[in-house]
Amino acid sequence: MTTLSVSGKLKAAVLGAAGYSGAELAVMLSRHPHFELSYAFASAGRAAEPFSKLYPRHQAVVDIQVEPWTDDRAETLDADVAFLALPHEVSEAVTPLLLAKGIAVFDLSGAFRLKDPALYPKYYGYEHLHTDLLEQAVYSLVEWLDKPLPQLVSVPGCYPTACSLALLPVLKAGLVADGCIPVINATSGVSGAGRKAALNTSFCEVGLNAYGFFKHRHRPEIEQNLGRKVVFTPHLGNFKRGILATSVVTLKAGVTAEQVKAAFDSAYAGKPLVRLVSHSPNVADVAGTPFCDIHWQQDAEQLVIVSAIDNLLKGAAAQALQAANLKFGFAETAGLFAGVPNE
Ligand SMILES: NC(=O)C1=CN([C@@H]2O[C@H](COP(=O)(O)OP(=O)(O)OC[C@H]3O[C@@H](n4cnc5c(N)ncnc54)[C@H](OP(=O)(O)O)[C@@H]3O)[C@@H](O)[C@H]2O)C=CC1
Ligand SMILES: CC(=O)N[C@@H](CCC(=O)OP(=O)(O)O)C(=O)O
Repeated sequence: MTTLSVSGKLKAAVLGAAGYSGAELAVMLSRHPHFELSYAFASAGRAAEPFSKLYPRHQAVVDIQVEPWTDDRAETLDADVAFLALPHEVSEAVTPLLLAKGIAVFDLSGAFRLKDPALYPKYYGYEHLHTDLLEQAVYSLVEWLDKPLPQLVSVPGCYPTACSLALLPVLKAGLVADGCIPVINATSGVSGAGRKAALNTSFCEVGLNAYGFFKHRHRPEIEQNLGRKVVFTPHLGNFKRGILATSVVTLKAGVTAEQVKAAFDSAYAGKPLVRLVSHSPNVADVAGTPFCDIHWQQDAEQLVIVSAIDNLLKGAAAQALQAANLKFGFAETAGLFAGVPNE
């Protein structure tokens, strides 16, 4: 049941609001026409402090108090919707508490993305304890949704968003050769690793390197989306935000340029956040925006598709809010252009 705030808006809580993707949500929600930012939480280890103390560029704009989260807060939370920008295992533990209170949950972590629980120990390093919720959760790659969003919504990962949006049009149109294993190389900016300091993601340490060969947790997520095996190699680059993904497939013999164009055009007609562009996409053009830019080049049976997103926006916060807009019947893009990047 939804209970409107005095302003007539739905009441939203952000858990993990001190982190990069939670902060983006806090900023967008604070200016949203239909949601009100009613609560912002960080970990229990923090003292309460204003959001603008954590992100000074928002002083006098987003001054909500960021409170320490403890699970007993779920009992008294007067919210319609909660956005969880938390570590995976924390999300998994908090979600049932919020669902029990009738709150709609949009989880930005990987806690509910994979349908097969057996993949969690292998790719996430822990045993999933709420397999019933894996079944209930709907994965919200909005442009490809084929069912209504329930109370628990699992927001896609950043790399899977970039390459699934690129590859699904030609796969769904049946243009990709049987047995073809798409090869995906994708580079993320350092904000992809979150705000917490670590030596290997410290800005001065980062150049450009591949990592996570064959075992990255986004591999099974991408395979679940595409319905086939992939070779996925993530890279870390020395820029703050954005993902550039280059996806390569072999097409069926005789597939024409017109067929490929028709597949992309029909997949994304009327989809406001996917831009089919005639130039090679650049992270600089999507950073700070909720867009995914897609471009392709074909040489006979070889097809290279390049896609670019902001990992914190279309890859996380904006995609979560896009799904929430959809669930509650608001315009898909409502409030999505209100964020100011935390540069
Ligand atoms: N960064 C990205 O590009 C993307 C991230 N995601 C996912 O979103 C989630 C958040 O990522 P990101 O924003 O990068 O992470 P950050 O590390 O920047 O932020 C994590 C937030 O979670 C809070 N937190 C940590 N542990 C707890 C706890 N036990 N109880 C309550 N709060 C806690 C932290 O609080 P405190 O600051 O007090 O420690 C912080 O506010 C992750 O699951 C990530 O996988 C999804 C897509 C893209
Ligand atoms: C650069 C970097 O470290 N990126 C992260 C992925 C970003 C993220 O948080 O992943 P989700 O989309 O699954 O939430 C990583 O490779 O683990």
